[in-house]
Amino acid sequence: MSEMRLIVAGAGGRMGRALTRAISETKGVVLTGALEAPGSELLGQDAGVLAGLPANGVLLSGDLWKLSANADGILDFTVPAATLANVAIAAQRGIVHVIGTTGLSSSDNAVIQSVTRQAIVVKSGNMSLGVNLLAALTKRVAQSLGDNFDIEIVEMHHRAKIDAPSGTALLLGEAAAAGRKVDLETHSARGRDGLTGARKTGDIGFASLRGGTVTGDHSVIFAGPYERIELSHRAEDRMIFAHGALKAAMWAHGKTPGLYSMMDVLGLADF
Ligand SMILES: NC(=O)C1=CN([C@@H]2O[C@H](COP(=O)(O)OP(=O)(O)OC[C@H]3O[C@@H](n4cnc5c(N)ncnc54)[C@H](OP(=O)(O)O)[C@@H]3O)[C@@H](O)[C@H]2O)C=CC1
Ligand SMILES: O=C(O)C1=N[C@H](C(=O)O)C[C@H](O)C1
Repeated sequence: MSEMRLIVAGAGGRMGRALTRAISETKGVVLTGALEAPGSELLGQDAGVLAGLPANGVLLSGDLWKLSANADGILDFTVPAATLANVAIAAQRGIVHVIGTTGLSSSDNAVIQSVTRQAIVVKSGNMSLGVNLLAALTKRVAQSLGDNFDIEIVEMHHRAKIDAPSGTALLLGEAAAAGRKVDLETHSARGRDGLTGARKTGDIGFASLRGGTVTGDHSVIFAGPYERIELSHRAEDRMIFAHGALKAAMWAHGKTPGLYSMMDVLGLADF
């Protein structure tokens, strides 16, 4: 079978550069395009050089319509506005769209959901094996414990991260809510400050820390009467997300249109 031709969106960013490196070391995929924001000062630069590799002749472009004429998929770790623009083009072209971008609003998610009648989308707030396994474990533990165990989700990321709570924290919150068979939107406590009153039974709490160069730390704490269970994951290198995104792209290639998650890719959906 021929190699899967991939575009990296946000090719000048932290994840974009990691994705370019991951593609260069993975059999069965090839970098065919590198997308950056129209007007970015990086346009025209070589994607390989930006990623710390030898030049590969793929120059950063701001035109996804043009790039996608010769591609099978796009790996998108950018910002919500860019991802929404990209999903429409990917759907029209019928190519796989792997979405790692976080900070998407409910209306952004509704737009993405609406195009998946014709688009093949794999979307996850975290593409690593470890975090998806943590989500499966979180669901199981939440199922087993009553709501006399309070669930709190704590995350820490590097100082440049622009959204909170992290996509991963929300993914873990969804897993806990699914375990308890409740709706996360109506059972969340976010951004406590000041005279908050006592904790509400059944809420799932979120706390976000930012600083330094932390790649991504997440803990789910089940705090009960006189005992506490903590499940944690520490990401040590962005390459875990990049390799997960490649796995997702290759898994989705040839699938029927729909919205898939990393749990589907990893076979953890029924865990
Ligand atoms: N799901 C997962 O496993 C993971 C998800 N993420 C998420 O991925 C996203 C990116 O993270 P990170 O790489 O650290 O962020 P960066 O800010 O380093 O990278 C984002 C890149 O996207 C570019 N960009 C902005 N607008 C457009 C556009 N219209 N078209 C193409 N590119 C554009 C930015 O350019 P400019 O700087 O010029 O604006 C920048 O180069 C975040 O939402 C993060 O939370 C991160 C890691 C793992
Ligand atoms: O912005 C990041 O860096 C990360 N973002 C994702 C998130 O919001 O959870 C995944 C990972 O933790 C790194």
